[in-house]
Amino acid sequence: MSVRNPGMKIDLEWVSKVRVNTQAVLNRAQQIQSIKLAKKQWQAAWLLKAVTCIDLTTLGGDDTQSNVHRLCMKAVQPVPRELLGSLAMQDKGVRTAAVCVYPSRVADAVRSLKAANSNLPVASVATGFPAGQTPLRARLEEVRAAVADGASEVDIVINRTLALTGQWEAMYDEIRQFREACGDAHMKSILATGELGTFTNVYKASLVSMMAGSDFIKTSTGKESVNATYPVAIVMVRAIRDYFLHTGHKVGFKPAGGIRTAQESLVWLTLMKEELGPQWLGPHLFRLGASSLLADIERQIFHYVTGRYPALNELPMA
Ligand SMILES: O=C[C@H](O)COP(=O)(O)O
Repeated sequence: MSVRNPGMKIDLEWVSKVRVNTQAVLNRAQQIQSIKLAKKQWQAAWLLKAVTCIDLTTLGGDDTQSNVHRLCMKAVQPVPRELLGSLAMQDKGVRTAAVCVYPSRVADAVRSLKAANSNLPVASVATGFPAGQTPLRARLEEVRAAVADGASEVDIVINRTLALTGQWEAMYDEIRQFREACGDAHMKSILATGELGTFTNVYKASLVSMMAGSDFIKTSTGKESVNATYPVAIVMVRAIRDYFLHTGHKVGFKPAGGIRTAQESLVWLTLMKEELGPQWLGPHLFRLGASSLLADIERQIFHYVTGRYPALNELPMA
């Protein structure tokens, strides 16, 4: 991960001045989607880059020690060695950026990765994920417990009630407390943009989260009815750019929720490159939060290497 964002004192004047031009955002999102995507070996290289940016996620009520173990093994070796060998990438340490689980499953993930001799980061969602509607003391305790169990990244959810009622200072204070509870663990703030109503709220929530010291801002929990979208991403990455120009601190971006296809991962990488530049194109500043994206990326890499799509039994861990 990148150097941490220390945050800054809340600047309410900056927050109150925010206006977002909806039509300009929609146009830019369209434009990004119409950019020609890389083909052949360049596409394979971009897909491997996308793999290294995935927070491989399981967030189910039915998660157990064994499916978390399988997730961890997949994260450590996300693409079969033979396929990597055909791309001369077998020794390049291709792995996902992190695994992402519920707080109660952090210890399982840490144990599995340790047994596999891997230092892959474990990210935990926290603070009453996904709704965030639990008392503040419980949300803080959850962060501390996840970190004590070995999470080195914590994906907190912001308080949408405070955002929707314009209580930006109160939201800032909560996020600062979450950051303190994280200690050395890096903090990603989930805005749940599908519940924020307007692009202006999305921009303001992005800004306040960064002012409060978020290391990443993340679109969604994956549980809202609308999750990661390109227009919302344009608003968030522009806030990241403005914050960087104002403070010199680079904050990462994590789209999450509903990202399922290799093609979409290429569009997300294109968006990052076009809007924030190549510096933001690695796992230190870009993550894709996804539970099932990897399977399609693997299929496409298999197709590139062999010229055909795999039968179900050929990628059994996908
Ligand atoms: O943070 C990650 C998301 O919860 C994953 O959402 P997904 O299951 O739609 O890929």
